[in-house]
Amino acid sequence: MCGIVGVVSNAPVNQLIYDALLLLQHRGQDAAGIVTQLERKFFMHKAKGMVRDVFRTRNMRALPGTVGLGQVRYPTAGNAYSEEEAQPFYVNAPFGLVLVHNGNLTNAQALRAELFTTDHRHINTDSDSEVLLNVLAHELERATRGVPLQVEDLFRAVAEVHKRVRGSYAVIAMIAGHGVLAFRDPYGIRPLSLGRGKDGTVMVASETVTLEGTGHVFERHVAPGEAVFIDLKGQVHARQCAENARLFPCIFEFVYLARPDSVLDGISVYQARLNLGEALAKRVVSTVPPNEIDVIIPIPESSRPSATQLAQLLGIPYREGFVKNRYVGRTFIMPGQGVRKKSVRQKLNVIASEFKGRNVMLVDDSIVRGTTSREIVQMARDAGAKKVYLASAAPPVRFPNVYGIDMPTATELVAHGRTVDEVREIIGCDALIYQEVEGMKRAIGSLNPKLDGFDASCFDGVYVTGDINPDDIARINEARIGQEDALEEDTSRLALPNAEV
Ligand SMILES: O=P(O)(O)OC[C@H]1O[C@H](OP(=O)(O)OP(=O)(O)O)[C@H](O)[C@@H]1O
Ligand SMILES: NC(=O)CC[C@H](N)C(=O)O
Ligand SMILES: [Mg+2]
Repeated sequence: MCGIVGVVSNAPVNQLIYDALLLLQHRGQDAAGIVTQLERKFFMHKAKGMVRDVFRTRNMRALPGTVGLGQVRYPTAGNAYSEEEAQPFYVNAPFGLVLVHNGNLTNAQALRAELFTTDHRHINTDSDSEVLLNVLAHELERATRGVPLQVEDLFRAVAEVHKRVRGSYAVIAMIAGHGVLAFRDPYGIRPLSLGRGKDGTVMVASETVTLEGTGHVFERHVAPGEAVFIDLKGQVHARQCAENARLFPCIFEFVYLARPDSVLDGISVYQARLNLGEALAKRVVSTVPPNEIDVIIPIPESSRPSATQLAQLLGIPYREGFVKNRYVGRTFIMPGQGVRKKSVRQKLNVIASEFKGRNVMLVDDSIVRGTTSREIVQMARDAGAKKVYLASAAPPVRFPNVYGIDMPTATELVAHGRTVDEVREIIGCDALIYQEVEGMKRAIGSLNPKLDGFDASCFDGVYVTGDINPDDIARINEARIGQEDALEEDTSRLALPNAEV
């Protein structure tokens, strides 16, 4: 998952965008970038690494201007290694355009070919976001050729982007000399919200925590298929640009990706996780008698709200049995299985007294590859636990994700093609309790009846854009498997993404 932000202000925006990116760091740890604009000139700095490592004082000083964009990247297409694939991306025509993207295109390969043969545009990286930028540039060129830019032209261009581009995309683009354009795909798979500061600054960002944390008041979510243009005076123009827009946000945002203090599409992520804990309690009761559980222990960080609620409903003590090293990032969004595995041990350590001689129930938000669960179950046993039960606030992850979560191959998913008992055996716990798919959808969906549904493809195998076939998945898989292999070979990339600092 990437985090994106765009700002139009009357004051310099470099520090503001930096602060916003720090509030989005949980969405991408691999690369970061900022672009600002002063008198039609763009100033950009982007590199691999976490926000604090990428931007030094000298880089910040070289980002003047009162309008700008930023991005933190978690690669889901192209090359996780490539510095060039850090965002923002730039093209010089029409006007001068820069773009940041959160999501994943499912027809990037076909578009890349089409851009070259028909639109005569060259894409120089493997990134799908560069493809997206060039489609937008081409459509904007067609809408405005030879005449000054009108807001209507922007909306027409976005409508054409919706027709050509498949997959998930929350986008913020800056058009030199004009302003900032933000839009979401017609299913609203990836989140985007808009807020305003007291001084008239307008901010668009992936999560509401970014607005609040930088002193802006949340105004509204950008609707699926909608485009919002903020001109240089801070005036907001909006238009529904998709023919059949419907709201199907990614359910994994609520399970794991987003911060709990954010509200996405009218749903508090924290409340969603509490509700998941409540639904999980019913599942636990039917599997392990509560009087056989001495203590409930969350796997920090993301499972805490669900675990608290579970413990309260079952009337079992909630204890912190694992301490998290706050200097290790999120392991799931690290590229490469070797790095992820090593990082779990570096990240979590036990408080042995909470385990010794007890029947413990560990709670995690989700079990994907099983990397975390296998390690922590063993750690609990090593610390002297009598029985180790594991509960997951999400259902088994059985299907690849093609919309911007890095789980491209079914075979890497511990629950793919396995029964719950087979998974339990692999993880090594005494009982394994999963949430049910419908229970999960009800628990979160009940918080906003206006939703049309969810993209829950990694849980139910239903791809909301309707155009995903096994060939697409196989093709995406192939590209990503090559990547993972390359990462495994590189032993220099150890657990701490910013270790060299
Ligand atoms: O089954 P796996 O492949 O191990 O993936 C699932 C785990 O990864 C995530 O934790 P992560 O460390 O990324 O972040 P967190 O600190 O927010 O929980 C998630 O919360 C699970 O703990
Ligand atoms: N997680 C994301 O949103 C990734 C954006 C884009 N697909 C990339 O890989 O850079
Ligand atoms: Mg976790």
